Amino acid sequence: MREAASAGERAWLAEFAVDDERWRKFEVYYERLVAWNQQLNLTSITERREVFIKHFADSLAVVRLPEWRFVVHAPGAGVMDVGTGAGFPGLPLAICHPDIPFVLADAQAKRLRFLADVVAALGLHNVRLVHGRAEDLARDPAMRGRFAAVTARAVARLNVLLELTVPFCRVGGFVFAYKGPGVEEELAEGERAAGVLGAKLARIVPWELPEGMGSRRMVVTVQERPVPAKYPRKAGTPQRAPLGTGMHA
Ligand SMILES: C[S@@+](CC[C@H](N)C(=O)[O-])C[C@H]1O[C@@H](n2cnc3c(N)ncnc32)[C@H](O)[C@@H]1O
Repeated sequence: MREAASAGERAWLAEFAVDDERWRKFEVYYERLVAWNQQLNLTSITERREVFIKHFADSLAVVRLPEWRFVVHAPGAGVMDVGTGAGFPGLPLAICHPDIPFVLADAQAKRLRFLADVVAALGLHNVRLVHGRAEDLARDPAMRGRFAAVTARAVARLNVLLELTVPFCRVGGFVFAYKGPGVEEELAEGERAAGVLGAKLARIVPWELPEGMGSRRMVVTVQERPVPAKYPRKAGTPQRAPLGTGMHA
């Protein structure tokens, strides 16, 4: 393992108050990601600076939002990360919030094998890994309507994504969808989908990654009412007949 990060490197995550212990955890996460990536196709981003900025700093961006404070302070709060892949954004957030329970869910077992290795190496006790499709997992009473926040990055178009995420959210909780500038074009359908699901698009927050590595948008959705029992529809239907497009029954 590298001994000490330079001040320049520490600046990548500085605004998230990452102390020495957490920095070491990010170092281990990075090393395992690159090592496992030789066997599994986890990410196309492997250069150290890019991983720290485009994966780690990007994942932590939600911490800046006032809505996240609600998550941190909600009693018995928990966070569900849908389609976590190699752990983004859920695992960087779990490293920085050891007191909040996180569930990282993905449909691909191989990604969860990687995550199990990293979680053990980091000694994290606040992370549970769940294998399955969101459409099925959201039917489990232990997960449906339970979480103070649901996160997702690069999983689906906004209207589809909302059907995969909103059912995990408790009333009054938030869905944080990590998106790029192109999301503007998804908003009208997303707004209609949110309405069907008892949720509302609250706001879109733009931000810039450090070192000019790109523009991002966070779509913040608030859960206003319980999700109607018929959602999510069975696995595959949200993608085939997306809400908000006139294609769904
Ligand atoms: C492009 S990857 C993004 C991974 C990670 N969130 C990131 O930003 O790097 C999309 C991930 O979502 C998962 N996924 C897609 N649809 C899903 C569903 N319906 N239920 C659970 N996981 C799903 C895939 O298996 C894949 O790991």
